[in-house]
Amino acid sequence: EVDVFSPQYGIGNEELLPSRSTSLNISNIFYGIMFDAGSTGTRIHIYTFMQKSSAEPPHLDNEIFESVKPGLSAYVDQPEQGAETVRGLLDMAKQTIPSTHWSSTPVVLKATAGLRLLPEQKAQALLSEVQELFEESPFLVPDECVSIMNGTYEGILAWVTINFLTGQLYDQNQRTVGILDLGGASTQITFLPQAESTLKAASEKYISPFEMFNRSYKLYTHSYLGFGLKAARLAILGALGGKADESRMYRSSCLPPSLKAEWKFGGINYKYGGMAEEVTGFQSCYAEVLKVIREKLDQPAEIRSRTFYAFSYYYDRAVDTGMIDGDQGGIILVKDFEMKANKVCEALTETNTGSPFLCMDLTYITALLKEGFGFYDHTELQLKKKVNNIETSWTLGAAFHLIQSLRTAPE
Ligand SMILES: O=c1[nH]cnc2c1ncn2[C@@H]1O[C@H](COP(=O)(O)OP(=O)(O)O)[C@@H](O)[C@H]1O
Ligand SMILES: [Ca+2]
Repeated sequence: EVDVFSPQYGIGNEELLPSRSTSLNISNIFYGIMFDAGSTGTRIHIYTFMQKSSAEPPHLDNEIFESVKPGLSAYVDQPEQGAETVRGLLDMAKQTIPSTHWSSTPVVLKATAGLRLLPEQKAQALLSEVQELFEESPFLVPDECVSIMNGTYEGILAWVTINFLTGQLYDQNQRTVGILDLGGASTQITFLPQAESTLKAASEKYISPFEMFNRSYKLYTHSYLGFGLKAARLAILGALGGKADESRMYRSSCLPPSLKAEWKFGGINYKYGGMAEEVTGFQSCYAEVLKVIREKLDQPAEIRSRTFYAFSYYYDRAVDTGMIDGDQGGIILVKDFEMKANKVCEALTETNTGSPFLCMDLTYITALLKEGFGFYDHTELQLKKKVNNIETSWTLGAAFHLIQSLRTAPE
């Protein structure tokens, strides 16, 4: 559990800032509920904050986290059923937040790439059902409490989360870190440029002015829809874009030669399988993957000299293949992903891992980092699922942003 008084939390502690408040201040506890409607699952994050004085940013005390699968987008034609999955998680909030605080606790759901990819009407039907559910709940329902978040915010808010948790947002000598988020349907890269040339070279679309805790930032953030790990599988198989064909067999040299299977994504059943043994393996797989990546991504040179935290599927696949510890995370090099991809892909014809996409996923991650973003083989990545026991997710940044907007909103 998070220690409220540990130095890495809270803003008014001696280690991070000169202490302005005294220990006599009465702590003021409040809560925030943030739902992440991701493409592969829906998650609730219940945050407990403490406001020690109005001059300071709130102090994060604790997070309660729960998730369900599949994500809302899997209920594309059953919006009521989709909302039921949210209801189950919301009941948890009632059990954990004292009833005296319900009416002052905001509840918000933000959907990401799964819903961005659905036809607008279908996505709206799902969101309306959730909105109704929130309005019937005893919690505070802000304006636009249920929405599809754009990729720019997703990147910015994840950057806020990681830099808050690593203590960078209120450190005097700010040394912020960049973030790499690899979801099911989209992926984000975000960092605070230090070189003027980065700001000059980047398209204006990817430079976002942003304010947090009384500081202003100009972040570089770029979200790529369709480049999440699961969307990439479809792209590599040639099944993304155009009309989905449920009768066709999609084949790839990244899959076990004998494989014949079906996979449901975004409400559609895809049949897929491997190729002949001679054409299976890392070399041919890498070539296939490059076709969907090459020249599709922006490569700001500065990223090669900056520290990046990588989470979500970067983390999951590294754990699945024993590259890092599942609890602690760890530091790896970009080339470690390549070595692992090579090993897994070369063994495709011999072993049946029960995880047929592993070769494809690792090869995609390798190509995305090297050929996509332009990282070096020897670039180090910090892989984390949690920092100080809090999930590495855009949701905490979103909760801070929400609190800030509720406080400055005109009555
Ligand atoms: O709270 C979290 N902490 C850490 N990882 C998370 C959290 N929520 C989701 N993830 C990771 O995000 C990935 C799934 O992406 P998601 O379903 O959010 O797709 P999307 O971002 O493209 O909509 C998985 O690797 C999952 O482990
Ligand atoms: Ca996500």
